[in-house]
Formats: sequence, structure tokens, C-alpha cells
Amino acid sequence: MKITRITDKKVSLRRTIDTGTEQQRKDVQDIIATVRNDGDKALFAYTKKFDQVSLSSLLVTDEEFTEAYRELDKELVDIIREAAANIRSFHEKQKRESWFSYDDDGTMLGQKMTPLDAVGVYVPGGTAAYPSSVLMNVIPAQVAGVKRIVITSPPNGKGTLPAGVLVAAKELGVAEIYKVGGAQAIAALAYGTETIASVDKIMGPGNIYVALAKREVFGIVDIDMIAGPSEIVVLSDETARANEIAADLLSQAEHDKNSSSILVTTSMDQAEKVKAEVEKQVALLPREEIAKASVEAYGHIYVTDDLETAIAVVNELAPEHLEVITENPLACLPGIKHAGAIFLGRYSSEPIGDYFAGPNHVLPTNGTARFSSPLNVDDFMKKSSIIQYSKQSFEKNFAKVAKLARLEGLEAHARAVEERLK
Ligand SMILES: NC(=O)c1ccc[n+]([C@@H]2O[C@H](COP(=O)([O-])OP(=O)(O)OC[C@H]3O[C@@H](n4cnc5c(N)ncnc54)[C@H](O)[C@@H]3O)[C@@H](O)[C@H]2O)c1
Ligand SMILES: N[C@H](CO)Cc1c[nH]c[nH+]1
Ligand SMILES: [Zn+2]
Repeated sequence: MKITRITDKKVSLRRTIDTGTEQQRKDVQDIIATVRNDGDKALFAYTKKFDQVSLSSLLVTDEEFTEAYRELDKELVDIIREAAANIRSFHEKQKRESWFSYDDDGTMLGQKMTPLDAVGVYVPGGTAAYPSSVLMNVIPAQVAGVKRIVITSPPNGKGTLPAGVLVAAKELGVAEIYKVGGAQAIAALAYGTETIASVDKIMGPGNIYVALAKREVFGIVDIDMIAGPSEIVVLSDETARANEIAADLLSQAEHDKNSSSILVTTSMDQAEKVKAEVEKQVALLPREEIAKASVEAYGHIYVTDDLETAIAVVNELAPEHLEVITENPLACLPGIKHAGAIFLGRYSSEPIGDYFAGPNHVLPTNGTARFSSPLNVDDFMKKSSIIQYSKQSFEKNFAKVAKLARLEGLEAHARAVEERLK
């Protein structure tokens, strides 16, 4: 890990987003077109080609759920339940209600909140099939009031899905789970097939084929953010412990070789200790190769003269996750403007948020915390504006409307309001 002493805040963690090759874009367009034409037949064929399994049905069966519960430790099921309760309780506080306002002249204005009818959650295959991401995507949708929630995920070699994913989904009451992945799953969710009815919004991360397919179908359906590799920034002063900082940095480095782990500290002595700790701890991880590559490519330690400069550096980085491990973390909070999730103090290690505390772990990456927010209940709702004018409010205002319409050269608009006078 490189250590740099800095006096200004000119740093960035922006990484180039993989936008795929020409060939990959073409492949994805072909897959989408084939699914639109051939429906389920195409889904079975692509599953055989890309996931090397021949399925007899796309929908997860009751036997598969039963087997998943048999496979998973009972204690883990209880922990999933407790995490789900925490996540639900946090998101319930986010829910916005419709509102209406009334004026003395009889005008009624308002905003009606309506949940989306149907959403699809993509759960990636392989080691990235995180049960925690099932909770984080499904629970806000349920709190919003979405009636139909569908999960799709590529089947493993045994032709089923990981037990943790199935148990997490079942615990939330989601039973419509299809064993299909990649661009073909996204096409099915957007356009529908004989078995899979289309949805209105598609959530969840995936590989380049999934990301490109989501971009392709955007407009036919809505999509969530395109999440980049995980990021963590630790802001510390000399009071923090090097071994704990190193462990937290590595927690995100193990996600992906493109993840980034950055320390911004006021102490050079601590910076050197953290660097040594990272080197020591990384060698003990089962995912050593990934974590090492990530730390080498995107790990960095910045040392500043004071906390004020350190906070300015953090705002410039606008990280997905920020840990504040200083003598008084709460005192730093007013100065922090840009971060997806802010973890305060030594006991708020980042994985607490990934799994359990309640806030969502789907967060803005790549500096987008400057303008976007964690996944939340609003992402599953939409607003309609309500306008009701009375005769009195109409008579007071119609001439102003007609004048504005004629300023824009829109005569029919002006006449529409004037027609009511006849
Ligand atoms: N940002 C996040 O929060 C986050 C979280 C978890 C996972 N991820 C990402 O999810 C991804 C998981 O990748 P994965 O591949 O294991 O699972 P995946 O589910 O994203 O993709 C698997 C599918 O890719 C398709 N595919 C594979 N090769 C193909 C080809 N040559 N042509 C067309 N389609 C092809 C197949 O249909 C297969 O079913 C990783 O890139 C990981 O970084 C991101
Ligand atoms: N830290 C990831 C988001 O950046 C989420 C996650 C899932 N499982 C473990 N972590
Ligand atoms: Zn994580």
C-alpha cells in the first residue's frame, strides 16, 4: 500500500467503468432479441450453453426450498431473521405517505405515492450470490408495498440455487424465483416469456453481460444504479488501532480485485503500522489473491496535517463506505458531505452494515455519493401530482395561464382554459 503525505485534497477514487467490448454488446443484443422471439425456449437453451445445466423447470420448486432449509445451519436461519427484522425496521422509517394541501379558494394540490406493481431482483451467480443482497433488495420493495417481487439467478452445477439465497428469499415470503441468469434473465424480466411475466423495474448487480443487458432494456423498464466494485475509506486519528483499520480495509478488498480500500489519517506512525498490518493480514485470507490484487491496485494511505484536511479529502473521494475512527467521531459528522454510508466509531466496523444493522448495503460507488443515495424505499415507489382547482381558483387564475400559453405560442393551451368561460 502506498503512503502519501498530502496537504491539499486533490484525490480521487474514480475508476473506469467496464462498458464492455463491441462484441459483448452485440452478444447481449442478440440474446435479448432471441428471448423476445423464442421466450422460454431461449432461456432453457442459454442456460444450457452458459451455465452448463439442462433444466426441466425455471421456477424453483418446493423441494428445493425444503432442501435449502435442510442444508443451512438452524442458527443461521435465526440470524437471517434477525437481520431481516433490523433491515425492515430501518426501511419502514423511510416510507413516505401521500399528502394533500387545501387553500381557502378551494384549490387542492397533492402528491400521491404509489408502489411499483412488479420488480425483479437479479442475484448474481457464483461466489457473489449473497443472501444479504436478497434481504437488502427485497425488504425495501416490500416496505414500499410492491405486490410482485421476482428473483432470478443463474443455476449452479446441480441445477439449483445456493441454500442461503433460497432461505433468505423464503424467509421474506418471495416464492417466485427463477433459475436463469445473465442477459437472458434481464430480457425475460423486461419483455416477459411464457413462464416469466415482465416487471417494471430490475434491481441488482451482475457481470458485464448483466450490466449491458440492463442498459439495453432501460426505458422499457426502469433499472437501479449500476453498482461498481466495493469501496471503503477509513478516516482516523492517532487514537485508532492499526490492526482494526487494516482488517476493515481488507473486508472490502476481498470482494473484488477492483475494490478500493483507502485510509486517510492524521498520523504517519499509524499509516506505517496499518501498511504492515495489511500485508500481514492479507496473507491469512482465503481470498488472498483477490484482496492482494485490490490493495495493490487501489489501496492507498493518505496522511494529512490535521483532521480538517482529512475530512476534505474524504469529501473529495465521496466513498461508498466511510468509517470514522477518531477520538470524537460524531464531531466529524457535520463536515462530512459525501459518503454512501458513514460508520461512526471503533465498534461500527463496515460488515455490521453489510449484514445486520439495518441500513441498505446497496450504496453509490465511484464518487457518485456526491449526488446519489443508498437504495431506499423511494426507489420502489413513484409519485403522481394531484391538481384540483375550484371554480373560484380557476376564475382567479385562468387569464394568467392563457397569457403564459400565448408567450409560448401555444394557442390551443390558452383556448382550453378560456373555453370554460363560454
Ligand atoms: N457491485 C456489487 O454490489 C456486486 C455485488 C455482487 C456481485 N457483483 C458482480 O457480480 C458478478 C458476478 O458474476 P458471475 O459471472 O459470477 O455471475 P452473474 O450472475 O453476473 O453472470 C452469470 C451469467 O453470465 C452469463 N454469461 C457468462 N458468460 C457469457 C458469455 N460469454 N456470453 C454471454 N453471457 C455470458 C451467463 O448467462 C451466466 O448465467 C461479478 O462481476 C461481481 O463483481 C457486484
Ligand atoms: N459490501 C458490499 C457492498 O459494497 C455488500 C456485501 C454483501 N455481502 C457482503 N458485503
Ligand atoms: Zn461487503
